[in-house]
Amino acid sequence: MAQFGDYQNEIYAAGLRGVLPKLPVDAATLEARAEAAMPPHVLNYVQGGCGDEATQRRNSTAFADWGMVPRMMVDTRVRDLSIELFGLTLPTPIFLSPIGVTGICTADGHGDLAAARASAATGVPMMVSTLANDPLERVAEALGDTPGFFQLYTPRHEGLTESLVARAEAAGYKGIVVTLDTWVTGWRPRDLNTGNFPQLRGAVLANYFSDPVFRSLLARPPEDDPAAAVMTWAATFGRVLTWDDMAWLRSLTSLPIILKGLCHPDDARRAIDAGADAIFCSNHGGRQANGGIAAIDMLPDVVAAAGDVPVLFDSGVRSGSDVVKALALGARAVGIGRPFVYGLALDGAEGAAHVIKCLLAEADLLMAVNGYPTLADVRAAGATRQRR
Ligand SMILES: Cc1cc2nc3c(=O)[nH]c(=O)nc-3n(C[C@H](O)[C@H](O)[C@H](O)COP(=O)(O)O)c2cc1C
Ligand SMILES: O=C(O)C(=O)c1ccccc1
Repeated sequence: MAQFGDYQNEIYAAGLRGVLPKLPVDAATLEARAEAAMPPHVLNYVQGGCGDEATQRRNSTAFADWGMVPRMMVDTRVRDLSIELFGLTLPTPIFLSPIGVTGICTADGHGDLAAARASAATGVPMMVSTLANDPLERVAEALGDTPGFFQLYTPRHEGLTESLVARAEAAGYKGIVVTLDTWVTGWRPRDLNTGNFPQLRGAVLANYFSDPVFRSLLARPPEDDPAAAVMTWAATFGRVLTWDDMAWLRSLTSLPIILKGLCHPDDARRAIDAGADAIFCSNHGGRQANGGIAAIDMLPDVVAAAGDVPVLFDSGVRSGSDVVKALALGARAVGIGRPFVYGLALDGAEGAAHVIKCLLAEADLLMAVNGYPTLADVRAAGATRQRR
């Protein structure tokens, strides 16, 4: 039976033939490669974060404060990494987090389709951002049978929100991820110092420009007057959501609703009371607010508050052992952000798929060595806080 860890054998076997992996297998070397190769404005947008990026750094380094204890004399020849989510059986416990500029991360400007192809090739679901260079319908086609989730940036215009959600439903997405922490952009010195905000340059707005309701707000079509269309986008972008809006959001769709950006246990409880189907514990990779606690350190309390409701997690995941630690701390599934974007920028769909395969191989081999044949064993083993 094929196991995710077999990717390691493939790499060593290729090495015997003198063929090295096209991209590095670890996040740090991969990021260094991306730094050398990506256009500076795209690199800065992807790599950068809020303020002096202390929270962003802490997101990844905090994983070192958690440790796992191996168990021996357990038969782990076969590992099962599959999960159940909203009635779906997914082959792995990871997914691609929504990234609003995947579209401009490949030279052809179709990075969203390339990411979707990587998702389809690996069976790892993709969360598709509202901010994309290709309309959500085309991305859904590229996903094929692999589940996609539509990430909603809730516009101020209710009719536009309804239209985006209806389009996502019609295109076959399996859930709506409502991002709560980004109605306004956090203070990002790298982008500010270079005066660069891709959306205002007209990038990644295909879901708006293709939307009948958005088009009805314009005096002239985006094809004839792109600058005015961008200004209308900026004016309609970010609705401030409060708990009072949950009933309205719930009324828009029968798909599962996942609330992204919840880090406080009281917010998790409130979300569940208001009808959310899953909690997505994330601090947006430290891009929105600086000065915050590392996301992984907030996960255990959110999991405890959520009870049986699934908790998804991202922010700072850089390795297979980070994935396993987040699962040990109670996440149902773990989102991959910047690392897959670097793979995509360096080698398109294949590069992104390579990053995914490396993360899964490392997670799988860790489970093999540590005596955890299933994710239930990972969860039961847990992770413990340790001193540095
Ligand atoms: C370049 C970039 C664009 C992003 N765009 C979105 C987005 O459109 N919607 C969203 O909900 N989150 C967005 N995020 C946040 C990610 O979904 C995820 O929470 C974050 O990348 C996790 O942090 P990490 O990449 O450091 O692990 C973006 C992140 C990056 C790096
Ligand atoms: O770059 C981001 O993290 C992001 O998701 C975003 C999207 C729109 C406005 C501001 C930030």
